[in-house]
This record gives sequence, structure tokens and C-alpha cells, in this order.
Amino acid sequence: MNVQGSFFDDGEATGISLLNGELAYYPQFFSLAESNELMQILSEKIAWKQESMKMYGKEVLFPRLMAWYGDSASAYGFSGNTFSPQAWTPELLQIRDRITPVSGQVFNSVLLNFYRNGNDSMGWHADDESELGPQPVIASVNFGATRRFQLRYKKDHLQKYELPLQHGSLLMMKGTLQEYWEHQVPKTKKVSDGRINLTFRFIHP
Ligand SMILES: O=C(O)CCC(=O)C(=O)O
Ligand SMILES: [Fe+2]
Repeated sequence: MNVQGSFFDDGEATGISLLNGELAYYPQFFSLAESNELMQILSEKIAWKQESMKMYGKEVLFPRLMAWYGDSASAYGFSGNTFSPQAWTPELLQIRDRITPVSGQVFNSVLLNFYRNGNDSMGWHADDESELGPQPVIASVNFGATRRFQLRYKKDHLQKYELPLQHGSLLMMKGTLQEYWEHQVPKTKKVSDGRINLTFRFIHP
């Protein structure tokens, strides 16, 4: 078993210690009222786009909507695309400033994903791009439908861990997690509502 147990649980957060990786989960980081309002504002105000990537010589649409915001110095490559960030909105700065004190880290950008329903998804990957530096701290904020967040150990896919990311939650990924683990958000027939995920990152300029 890969999970070495919760290394802390202070009522607000649970620390999850995996083999060569660390997570901290705050299920109700944002109040319900705040979460409802942010879900609404972000779904309307963010410049959502369905991006595509080249796969086997063909353009394939990502199965979700995406957007990229941040400091102008944080251009970023992902799956063969380069994203130039849009300027921070007041709501994104509000969320960033709430999570900064618990992150021990400043963030200069945020990648947003809009899963329109259970048919939208994100496949296995690690956020291990060189621009993020070694042992990046990534803060993942969730609004809307609860979706399953699955992890698997890169060298042994039978080692797995999973948690449901709920409305108003914060998940911190840190340590060597991106080096040793991949994560995904699988499709599901059980969810028809939308979900917005924001991953705050520090891109080394
Ligand atoms: O939607 C999620 O919970 C995961 C998002 C993610 O892994 C990413 O943006 O790199
Ligand atoms: Fe990721």
C-alpha cells in the first residue's frame, strides 16, 4: 500500500503522505456562499476556449475548455502549445491572495479548466514541465461538480490513490509528487454539472 497515512488532520486540512509525494487537502477552504459566487463569475467572465493539440499528425480538441491567466512574464508551454497569459482578473487575484498564506509560495499564473459535464476530462500527466522547477508547489482550487482526482505511481501503475475534489476545496500538491506520480480526472456518466478547476503555479521566467 502506497499511502503512508494522513500525517496531519487539523479539522480544516488533511495531509496525505504518498510514497515520494505529498498532498494537503482542504475540503471547505472557501465558504459555500463564496464558492457559489466564484463558480458563477468564473464561468461567465473567463475567456474560455477549447484548445487543440497535434496527435499523430492530427489536430485533436482537448475534452474541456481552458484558459490561462497571470503575470505577463509567465508564458508557458503545454502539450505542444504555448500559452501567453491574460491579465489577472479581480476574482483570480482574490483567490490567489487567499491561498498564498497556506502555500508557502507565491504564484505568478493560473491554468483554468472548465469541465462542462462528466464527458469532459483530463488524461494522465504530471505537471513536471521544466518552467515549474524541481518540486513545484501547485495549488488546485475547485468549484462546481465533485469529480474524482486519481493518482498513479509512474513506475508502478498498480500503486494508486484517489480523492473526490469538492466545491470550494483546495488541494496542494508538493514535494516530489510531480516527479513520481501522474494524475487525471476521468470521464464519468454520473456527473452532468460543470466544474471549474484552477491550478496556481509559479513559472520560472
Ligand atoms: O482538474 C483537475 O483537478 C486537475 C487539473 C490538472 O491536473 C492540471 O491543470 O494540470
Ligand atoms: Fe495536472
